Amino acid sequence: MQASITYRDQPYTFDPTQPLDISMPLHDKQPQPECFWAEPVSFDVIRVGDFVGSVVEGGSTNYKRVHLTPHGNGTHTECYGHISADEHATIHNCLKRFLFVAQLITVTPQKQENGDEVVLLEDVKAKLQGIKCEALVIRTLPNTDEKLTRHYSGTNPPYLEHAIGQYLAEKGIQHLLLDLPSVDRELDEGKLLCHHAFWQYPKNTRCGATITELIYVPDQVNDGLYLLNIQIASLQLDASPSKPVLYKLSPVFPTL
Ligand SMILES: N[C@@H](CC(=O)c1ccccc1NC=O)C(=O)O
Repeated sequence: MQASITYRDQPYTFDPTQPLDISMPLHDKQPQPECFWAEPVSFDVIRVGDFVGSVVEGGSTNYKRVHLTPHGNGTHTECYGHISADEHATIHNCLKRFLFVAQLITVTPQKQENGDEVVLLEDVKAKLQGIKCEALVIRTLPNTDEKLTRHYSGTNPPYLEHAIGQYLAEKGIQHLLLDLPSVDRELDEGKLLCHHAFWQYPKNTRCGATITELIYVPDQVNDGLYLLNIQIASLQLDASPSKPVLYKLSPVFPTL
């Protein structure tokens, strides 16, 4: 199957039957990623009177409650409501488009004098030279499937140099996705400098901009240009578990 889009006067084709899922599955009682001291995801069987919401236990249907912390369990997408007191700043209100042209890049965080591992602006800039896109997907190295189960809490995970937030805002990139728990340092006295710079909050807030954290981009997916579909639950909350999916974009050149 082939579909086409035109972005900045350039036609591209993509195959809707070939999605590249860059979200992490959420399990109950199985190894899974965790950050910011979140409890593990759990699914509880709902019991009301004689009813049991588990077919395994003899019930007619599965009917379970999910215990989940969006910022701490798996892939999630957040809006500026993460750092604002405005109760209307929810992911449901802020994210109104779901398809974007995205560039996937791969970078290695660099060890700093204080021991922190930081993705540097110069490395991101070098990879985005001459590229125009609506969304940026950052894969960090090393990229092992250990990212699917890693417990980050208290480990001071890698993060982004906060100037990257300003650079992406100036470049007009609306959506930032990365495979780390946060764009900012785990403990930073509540400064969240990269979050503030990316959203230009509070002076010139980019209300439609989002940050998606804890994605996982398998090695088989090459750096390049993709159509990105971000799917969320319509939560009136600053963040939602999410499912970002990529489709490879192939430029169509006129035949002479
Ligand atoms: N670094 C912040 C904490 C923080 O960023 C945070 C805390 C709980 C849940 C998510 C957080 N940040 C996610 O990007 C601080 O030290 O206050």
